[in-house]
Amino acid sequence: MTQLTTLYIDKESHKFSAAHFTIFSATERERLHGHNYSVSAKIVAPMGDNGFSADYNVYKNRLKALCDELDEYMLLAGNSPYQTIETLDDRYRVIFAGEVMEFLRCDTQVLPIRNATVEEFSHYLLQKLVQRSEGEDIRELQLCVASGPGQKGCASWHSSS
Ligand SMILES: Nc1nc2c(c(=O)[nH]1)N=C([C@H](O)[C@H](O)COP(=O)(O)OP(=O)(O)OP(=O)(O)O)CN2
Repeated sequence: MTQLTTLYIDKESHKFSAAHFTIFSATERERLHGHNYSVSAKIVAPMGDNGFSADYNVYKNRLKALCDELDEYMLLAGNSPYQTIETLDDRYRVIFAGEVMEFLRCDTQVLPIRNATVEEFSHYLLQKLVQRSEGEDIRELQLCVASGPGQKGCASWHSSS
């Protein structure tokens, strides 16, 4: 029977600083603010006869790259049911509950997520990690995003094979 093993990666360097606001309803949101988000992952893979499963340096590098891609941006939810985002020359114009906010495009990323929450960030980053791990014999991936100590959201993927 194939022996599976679980690798956990939870490194101090896997973090990104970002601004955001969480939308709670069609009329309520929190104020714009930021966090130092941290990212961790669990990888379940088969163990080979040489007592080795998956090179966790490969996954460390992938997680660091994913963090770097979001670091020092204003993160907007591009699929929110409650806000609209117009693309202007050098700015995004965000309309929420009658309010208008503008952000420089060079400072901002519009992500394919419904809300700027740890749970949506975890699903977004997990899908990218799954894509970048295609073709490798990974049985399960879990990726967690924490907005501060003691609060995080996690997303999981299981191999269909
Ligand atoms: N399910 C979720 N609920 C909330 C989220 C979220 O992402 N998913 N996010 C928020 C707010 O962004 C809020 O900023 C949370 O951060 P906060 O708790 O204020 O952060 P701190 O690091 O300051 O935590 P402290 O406990 O105050 O130290 C709300 N809900």
